[in-house]
Amino acid sequence: MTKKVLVTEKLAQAGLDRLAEKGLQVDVKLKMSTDELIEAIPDYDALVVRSATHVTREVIAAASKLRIIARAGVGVDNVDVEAATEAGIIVCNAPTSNIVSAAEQTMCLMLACARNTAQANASMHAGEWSRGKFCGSELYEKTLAIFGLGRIGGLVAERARAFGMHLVGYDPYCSPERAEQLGVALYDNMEELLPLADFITVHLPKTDETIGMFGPEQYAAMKDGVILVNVARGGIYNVDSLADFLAAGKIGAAGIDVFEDEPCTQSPLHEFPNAILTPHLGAYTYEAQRRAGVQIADYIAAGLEGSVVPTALNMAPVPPEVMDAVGPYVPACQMMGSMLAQLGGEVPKRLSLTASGKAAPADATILMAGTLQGLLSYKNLATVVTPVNAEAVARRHGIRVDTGAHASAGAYSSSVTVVADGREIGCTLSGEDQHVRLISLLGYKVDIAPGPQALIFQYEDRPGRVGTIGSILGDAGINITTMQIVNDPEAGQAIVYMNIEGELDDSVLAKLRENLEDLKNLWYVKL
Ligand SMILES: NC(=O)C1=CN([C@@H]2O[C@H](COP(=O)(O)OP(=O)(O)OC[C@H]3O[C@@H](n4cnc5c(N)ncnc54)[C@H](O)[C@@H]3O)[C@@H](O)[C@H]2O)C=CC1
Ligand SMILES: O=C(O)CCC(=O)C(=O)O
Repeated sequence: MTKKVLVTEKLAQAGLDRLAEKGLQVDVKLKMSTDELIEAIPDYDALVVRSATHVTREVIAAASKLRIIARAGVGVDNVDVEAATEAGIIVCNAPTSNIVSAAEQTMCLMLACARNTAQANASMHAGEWSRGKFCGSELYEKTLAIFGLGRIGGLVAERARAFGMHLVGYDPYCSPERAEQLGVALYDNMEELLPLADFITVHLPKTDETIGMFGPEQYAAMKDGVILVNVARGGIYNVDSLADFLAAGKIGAAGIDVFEDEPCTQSPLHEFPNAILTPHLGAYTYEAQRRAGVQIADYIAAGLEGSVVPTALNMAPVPPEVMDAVGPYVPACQMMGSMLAQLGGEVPKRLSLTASGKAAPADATILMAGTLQGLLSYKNLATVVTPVNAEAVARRHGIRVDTGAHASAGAYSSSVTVVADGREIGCTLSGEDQHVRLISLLGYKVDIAPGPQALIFQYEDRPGRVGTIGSILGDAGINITTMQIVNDPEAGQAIVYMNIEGELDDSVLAKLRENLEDLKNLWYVKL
């Protein structure tokens, strides 16, 4: 069935096109209220948001099919990542898509504040030619304090260096080596740094630590006439007291792109001409929008296929070379999980997975998640099992899971074997298309490409059995497309695996059971 993606905020056309190219149905519904989102979300497999949609715990609770939430940008403070993780929903972003745009917007606001650009423009539009009141200051040889030396802070440092600025910074999580590379003198407490700066810019995530990080005490400690910029998140500067310090002339100007409550049409800053305000434009460039759209479209497709999403925030990153080796095994593991569910009765107490050969360096969490997904979905016990919640789901269902690796896969270049309470299935991938082939089944060596429907017989090996099966199926209009018989002479047992076509009903299964003496097991498996 076609997977559905809900896009609740404006996404670049290139991103929408990419989602469609991936065979996904895309519905763009802008400006939804939280209630409308809660009503709509059960229909969707993926959700794309930017910063305005609040993906709350309530939204996530209603999202019964949702596998992935993609933030077309950097900050995910509008998504309840903890609730998503508990629900097995991948949360990812496009962390490098808009960082250049955000860094350039920072430089733009610094320059606009330093040179009174917005005020001069307004004066010109009012028909004036007034120069005296718009005398500005240079960035050259001024000190810029950067709070947060991550991706955007780093790009701002590079750009500010080109302007000949002296750089100081505060970021307790930044290594001295990185600071040195960026040409930033790193301080380990902000009090020491505040009096040094002519300009201050913040490039911090919105967290409990950073909200309200700048208030009256910090403003008072700053240099007279300091220029403040915020292209990160509203609330990092306390805006009420910022307005007081602007009014007093202690703060020379402020360039503010982000607000605590957006959209923001009124704030204590709105009355100050030297507060240069922009409506969250940091990432709003054609280039960044395009990058964010295309990147998250690729991540959504990967997440919905069960592959690893490189920018997932709630699962361990998997290096691309490991992903190349194991990614194609994810659907194979889902298939094996589903088959194990159909071969066994109860949910297994123990599930072991071994990746061998080239699949051995795998992050087995991905493969185990795929297996659990197949197993539990078949039993209708969980629709959403991803690497994000695989272990938690297994624990919840009382399944002990373990994974192992073997350097050699014997005759194959790679293989994965799964054992559920003693029932074992192994598979490999073959050919350029990486088709799944079963290589072991319940202890028998097989070599078969599983189709959508199969009959598996286990019985005492005696002549004439296959003839009986063939005529019962033939009478019922069931076509056998491939078949393999493997016997175990020591045990006197044989296993027969048949891919079949046609509608098989219970009466045919009953007839097979009646007519095959010493039948140990007969399974009708749908994959
Ligand atoms: N205005 C806009 O349109 C945009 C805004 N943003 C915002 O910019 C923020 C920064 O983005 P990136 O640089 O890509 O993030 P990043 O994760 O690369 O960097 C954040 C830095 O902040 C540091 N940090 C965290 N807590 C801190 C604390 N309490 N004190 C000092 N440093 C701390 C981290 O160590 C890290 O180096 C994002 O979280 C996002 O909210 C991002 C893109 C566009
Ligand atoms: O999507 C947007 O325009 C907001 C960008 C932003 O704030 C972010 O990426 O964190």
